[in-house]
Amino acid sequence: MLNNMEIGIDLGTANVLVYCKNKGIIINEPSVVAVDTETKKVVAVGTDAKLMIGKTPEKIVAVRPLKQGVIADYNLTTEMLRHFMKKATQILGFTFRKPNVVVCTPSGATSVERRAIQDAIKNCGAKQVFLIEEPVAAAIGSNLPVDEPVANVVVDIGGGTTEVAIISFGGVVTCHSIRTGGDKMDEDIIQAVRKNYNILIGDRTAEQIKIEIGYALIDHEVLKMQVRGRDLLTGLPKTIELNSYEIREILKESLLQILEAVRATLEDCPPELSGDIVDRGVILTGGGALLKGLTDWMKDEIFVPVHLSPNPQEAVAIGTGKSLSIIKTLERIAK
Ligand SMILES: Nc1ncnc2c1ncn2[C@@H]1O[C@H](COP(=O)(O)OP(=O)(O)OP(=O)(O)O)[C@@H](O)[C@H]1O
Repeated sequence: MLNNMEIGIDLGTANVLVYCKNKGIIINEPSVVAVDTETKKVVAVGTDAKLMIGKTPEKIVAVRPLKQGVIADYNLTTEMLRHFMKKATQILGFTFRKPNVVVCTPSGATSVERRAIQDAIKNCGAKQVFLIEEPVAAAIGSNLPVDEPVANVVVDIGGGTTEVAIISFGGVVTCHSIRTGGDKMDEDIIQAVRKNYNILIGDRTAEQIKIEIGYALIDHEVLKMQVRGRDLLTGLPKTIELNSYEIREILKESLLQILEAVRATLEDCPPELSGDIVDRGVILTGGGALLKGLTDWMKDEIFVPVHLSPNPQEAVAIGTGKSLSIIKTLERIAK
């Protein structure tokens, strides 16, 4: 049985979440580490480090150790994990007893990296460490009956990747993973604002634009937003107004890539499970699932019901934490 000595970690490209049964999500912070380039020391992790992005003296750089669903910097990833493990054990008061940990690693992590993450967490004071695949965790966290022989379709739109999977009887039947997610949308917004207005905006501003006035490819009442950046011609700060129609156009390419991955996965579905999908539909999870109009747009494109997970951004972490209680029935959990 799961008890509060067992925690789940969603090691995401954009955010790290730690879940503990009875307590819920105890940590939800950006996957960012600030490093002093002179001393090579880590000076801040998570929220504190993200606040430093683009605002620090040159010798302090804010780094995202995971990019596009893969570990870009292994040492910083383990430093970050160590920090969050320490914080979690402090919050939960596990001073003497070691917790069991289930961790959801990025889809693109190699077996060597997975093993390394396992070792790093063990070195941080875990008793046992289990790994779980992201779509399976997302499905469990969205309350889908993953251990029954029915098709559960999950579309997890994260920062670095989008994973589309059909899960049945505790295992992944078919899965497509693409390196398109929220980060790509932010990058496309930065490039388009630069090209169309000669204004340079930062990552955080691009993300705010996407969240506030970003829309999937559907009709809607126009939204407007004042945005500040640096004029590339004069070098001076400048404010411009952007609207949701132009942002919708910028997001189009990423959205069509996500749709393509969904279609490809549904096409791979064994015929016996196809009927389930018509009835039960598809669940959207991950922070990217919160894009305005996404559920309706996808419904119109794939002609099956599309639902938003009850906790899109937390589903993977919740599923990771809860998976220990059904660990024996999940074939895909590997020690
Ligand atoms: N309301 C919103 N509208 C659109 N996008 C959003 C919204 N809220 C968050 N996001 C985006 O969701 C992404 C982060 O999602 P999530 O936390 O699920 O990623 P992750 O699990 O860390 O990434 P990955 O699964 O690639 O490892 C970011 O790109 C963020 O900008």
